[in-house]
Amino acid sequence: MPFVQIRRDLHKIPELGFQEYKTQSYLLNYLQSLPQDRLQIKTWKTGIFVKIDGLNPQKTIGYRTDIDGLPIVEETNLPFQSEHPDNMHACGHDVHMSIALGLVTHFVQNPIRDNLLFIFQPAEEGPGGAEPMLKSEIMKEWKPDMIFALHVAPEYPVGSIAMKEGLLFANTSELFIDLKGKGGHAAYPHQTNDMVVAACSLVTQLQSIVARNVNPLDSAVITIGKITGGTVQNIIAEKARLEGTIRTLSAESMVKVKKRIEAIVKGIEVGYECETSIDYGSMYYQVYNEETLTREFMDFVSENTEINVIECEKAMTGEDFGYMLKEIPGFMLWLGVDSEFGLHHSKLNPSEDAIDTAISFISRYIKFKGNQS
Ligand SMILES: CC(=O)N[C@@H](CCC[C@H](N)C(=O)O)C(=O)O
Repeated sequence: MPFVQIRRDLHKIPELGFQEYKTQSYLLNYLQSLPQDRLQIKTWKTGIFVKIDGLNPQKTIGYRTDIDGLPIVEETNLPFQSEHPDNMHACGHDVHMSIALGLVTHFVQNPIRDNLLFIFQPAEEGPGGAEPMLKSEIMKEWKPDMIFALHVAPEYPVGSIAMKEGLLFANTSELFIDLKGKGGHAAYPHQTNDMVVAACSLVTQLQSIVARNVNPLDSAVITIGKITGGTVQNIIAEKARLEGTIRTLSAESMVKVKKRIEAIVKGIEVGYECETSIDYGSMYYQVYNEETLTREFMDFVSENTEINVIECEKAMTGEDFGYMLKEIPGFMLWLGVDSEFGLHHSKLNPSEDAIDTAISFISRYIKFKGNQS
């Protein structure tokens, strides 16, 4: 099972967005070991575009995988655990890459009528590689007529996929808030403006936005994933920083949520006599599955493979693949990998059986689609 071994090799070397140097080099070594007669390989930053020339091309089918890891300390105790102590492939991009390499290998050996474009995209977890890759000269030259991608889904069993037509994933925006007050001695709070207290109050107030300002029939999430502040236990903190993410199903709610965040932060500024600043970091466009291609894919997989096709709900996950789907018709699907621990968990352990399963049913679909007029 070479693609399982490939997944394990990649699992050992998770790298953060736009730092995927070892990953890129591993992928290139593998791609260069394949027969080169129909293969064109171009690097873009730490990503790679791979084109397989069709026999008599009428169109180009695109397939995208992400390649970055997350800043999580792995706790799986697997024999192929991450060798980068602070990073982990905790979102399954190692599985995504090995499936993509399996597909490239298959179609290098079994070319079809149409061209195929495989995109190995950096920085999906942030700050976002899809949008700049889409705008690159290589993409302009090799732009596919349709595109699709998958994401591992720990909650579904191997042998199943889940997807839906239309909106699948939310609009996202990162959120960074800095607070600066007056530090001082822990025993003299009246002479200071304590930014730990301000930050705690702010986190609590932010939660009221989803509860009180967003239409209950719409959906939004504000998650603060990290708080830093202060220096030592007996000094009142001069600075604090909140790092989080906003998710909304509609673009209008994103605007509204941001307005409310700004108002609440202003209130903190006045109430705690401090300076504040807000930075929204990177934003991802929603993932919207084009209806006709999605339905055709779901029907093809149900009728021609053993895969169980589940019609799922939309999720508040973000994916910068949404930018590609904004420009190019296509879809994204969840691939069942059956892990007790979920995405972004230090014990995520996707079943490797999903790798060959995915290579098999996706290559069948690409063969069908790549011979269709
Ligand atoms: C599939 C997945 O888990 N994607 C990430 C994307 C994060 C984008 C950005 N860094 C943010 O946090 O807004 C997710 O957390 O959904």
